[in-house]
Amino acid sequence: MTSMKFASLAARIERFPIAGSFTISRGAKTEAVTVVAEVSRDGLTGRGECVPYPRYGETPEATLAAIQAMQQAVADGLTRQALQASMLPGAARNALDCALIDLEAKATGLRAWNLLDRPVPGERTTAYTISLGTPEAMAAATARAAHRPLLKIKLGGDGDPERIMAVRKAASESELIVDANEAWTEANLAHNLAACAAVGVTLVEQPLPAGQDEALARIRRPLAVCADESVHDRNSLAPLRARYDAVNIKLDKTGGLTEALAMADAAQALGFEIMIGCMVATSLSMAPAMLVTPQARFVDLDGPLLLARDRDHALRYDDSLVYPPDASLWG
Ligand SMILES: CC(C)C[C@H](N)C(=O)N[C@H](CCOc1cc(O)cc2c1C(=O)N[C@@H]2C)C(=O)O
Ligand SMILES: [Mg+2]
Repeated sequence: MTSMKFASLAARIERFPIAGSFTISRGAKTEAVTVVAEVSRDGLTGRGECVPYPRYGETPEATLAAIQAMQQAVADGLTRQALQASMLPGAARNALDCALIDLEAKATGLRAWNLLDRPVPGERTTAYTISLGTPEAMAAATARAAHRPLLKIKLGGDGDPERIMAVRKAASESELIVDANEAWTEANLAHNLAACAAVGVTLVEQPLPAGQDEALARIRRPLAVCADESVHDRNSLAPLRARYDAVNIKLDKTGGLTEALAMADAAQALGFEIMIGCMVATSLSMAPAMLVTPQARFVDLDGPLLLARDRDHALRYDDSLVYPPDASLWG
């Protein structure tokens, strides 16, 4: 284990405009609000980025303060292993965990996947997200993206069967996955699932609100159902096995790449399919998530594709193909 003595920590909020806007069942966004942690030692700096999620009570200011509160611990030599027990899972620990891995990679001259003894990631097809809107608006946005092999369609409750039919007409060749972001109810669950199955949707993400999703264990699921808001880290996996076929792993939920990789191993052992997901964020958030892609059936790392501008040394995207990061970005 590399000693972290005499390290320093800096953190700040950084905002990136979204090209247009992005809408899900909980509302619309026009910018990505990220918090960046930088750990420096011996002239080297490791960086990590996170996105605080109001759904879990996180704000940019509180996340920044939580990272800054670790300053003394970092100066005293906090290791990545010790970090896991020092902070709760969530966005703040994610930024710090990824910054410590980036610094360790720079200090050892190893790429992050070699450092962590994981498979070398290759290029993968990412989902491309279609914002929630009227069936007509979603069909128009889908038509513009119909050349992409995998589309993630945001749904929102009333009128979802009409939305998904309109989308399918606009993209007959693409694989479709949908994300209801907790907007369905027990009353419309069977009808909405049937509408998705009828047009060949492969997977539905988080149809029911977290904590109110027991009905998923009682019905015959006509297509794969994936937990997002219901699942956080390894501890939340086992009770979900009867309700879900897949889990969406996001580093902002797990509190970093260290737990995300452990969670991916545990999820596979329990028989879940894996989606590696993201928030609206820059390439610096996507780069560590690329280490989970070798285990993932679905890669949902399109955050930067929705931004008006990304960071320097951004990940390479060729349409929907996303490539592993260059060391100049991360790891
Ligand atoms: C660019 C997409 C959003 C990335 C991904 N394909 C995706 O669908 N992720 C969503 C996460 C939704 O992101 C939200 C939701 C929200 O209510 C508030 C925010 C964000 C976000 O990224 N920033 C703000 C805080 C998913 O899988 O559910
Ligand atoms: Mg989701």
